[in-house]
Amino acid sequence: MAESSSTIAKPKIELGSKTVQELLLLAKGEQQVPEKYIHKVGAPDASSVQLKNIPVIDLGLLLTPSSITEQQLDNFRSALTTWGCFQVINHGMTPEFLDKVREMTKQFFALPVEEKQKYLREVNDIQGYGNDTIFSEQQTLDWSDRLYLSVYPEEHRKLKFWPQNPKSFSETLDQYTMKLQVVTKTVLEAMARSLNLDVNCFRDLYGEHGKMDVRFNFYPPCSRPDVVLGVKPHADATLITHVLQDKQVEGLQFLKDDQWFRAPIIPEALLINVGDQAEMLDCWFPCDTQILSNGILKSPVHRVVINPDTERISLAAFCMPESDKEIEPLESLVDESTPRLYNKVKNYDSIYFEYYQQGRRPIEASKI
Ligand SMILES: O=C(O)CCC(=O)C(=O)O
Ligand SMILES: [Fe+2]
Repeated sequence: MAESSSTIAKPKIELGSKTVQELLLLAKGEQQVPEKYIHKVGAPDASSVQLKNIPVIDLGLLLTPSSITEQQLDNFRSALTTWGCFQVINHGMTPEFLDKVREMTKQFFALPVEEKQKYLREVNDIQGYGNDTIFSEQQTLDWSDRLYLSVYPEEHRKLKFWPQNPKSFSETLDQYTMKLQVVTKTVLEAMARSLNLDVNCFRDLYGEHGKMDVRFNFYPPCSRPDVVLGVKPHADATLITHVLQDKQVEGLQFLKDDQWFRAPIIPEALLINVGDQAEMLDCWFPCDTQILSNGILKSPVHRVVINPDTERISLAAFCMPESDKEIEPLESLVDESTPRLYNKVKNYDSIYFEYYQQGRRPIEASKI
């Protein structure tokens, strides 16, 4: 999920709580999981969750619309409308480069506690290293540590939180996110084209100065994967999110037709999921085949489960509209038979995080 770097609501209770890695060091092998991480309702029960092959999309094909076949376009449309997520291959980054990004993520979290603490998130800031922001005593905490950085627009960067160790961290992150900007624009254009919309409608919202934040996630193993979650069920506050998954360890699960399924690992792919801001946008667009009140694009609910023996990393890159852009329907497309479903929203990500911690979907708050 994307958190807002500038406008986040002030947490009532902050910091003071240890990262999961620190807790584990202090516990010295003791198996007891602290109470505040235990889900009494909605525990993962991950044992029977099936693996499902979510659609794989060749970005090279989307880049050359003239040569794309109707079947390939259908495949993409179905990924957007029935799944809300897909794995992108042929995105212009080599497997070696993706491995380098994964490796530096692992190296950062493997640093000694004191070294990582140099980048510690400050009170009421979202950027930096730490664990879940704590909003209330009742909150069940995520079994994960993270490093959250704003990357675009560049003036949002707080370089004091960009690790100096490993040495190539900043340069590699810069290269990775620059390449992701290109992927983002291609995907946003292709999304519009596949839905027969103005090709620039999503891209213009992202704008020249589209906002991209990244979150490096680290999920330590836990002896009780049946009661903890790495990330609680949520949909992202974004237009789209790119997830670079761990190459070996699964954990990401999506809810589809009321059932959880495991997202497979494709080491050379980026997993992309549609965020709430795209779902809100599209719900007003007319479509021959669907009742509009259901929206066309899906922003899928997902969660992360924990492995009992092995740590897992991931890197999520959240692409959001420029902060001053209002998300609203194209007026010309709203009429009596296709009424508005959501209010206009602006800076959606700023309300998002508090809802997340309460286990609520912020998109519901925007409904008319
Ligand atoms: O760890 C993952 O695979 C996904 C993380 C995620 O959903 C998020 O950071 O919003
Ligand atoms: Fe997410």
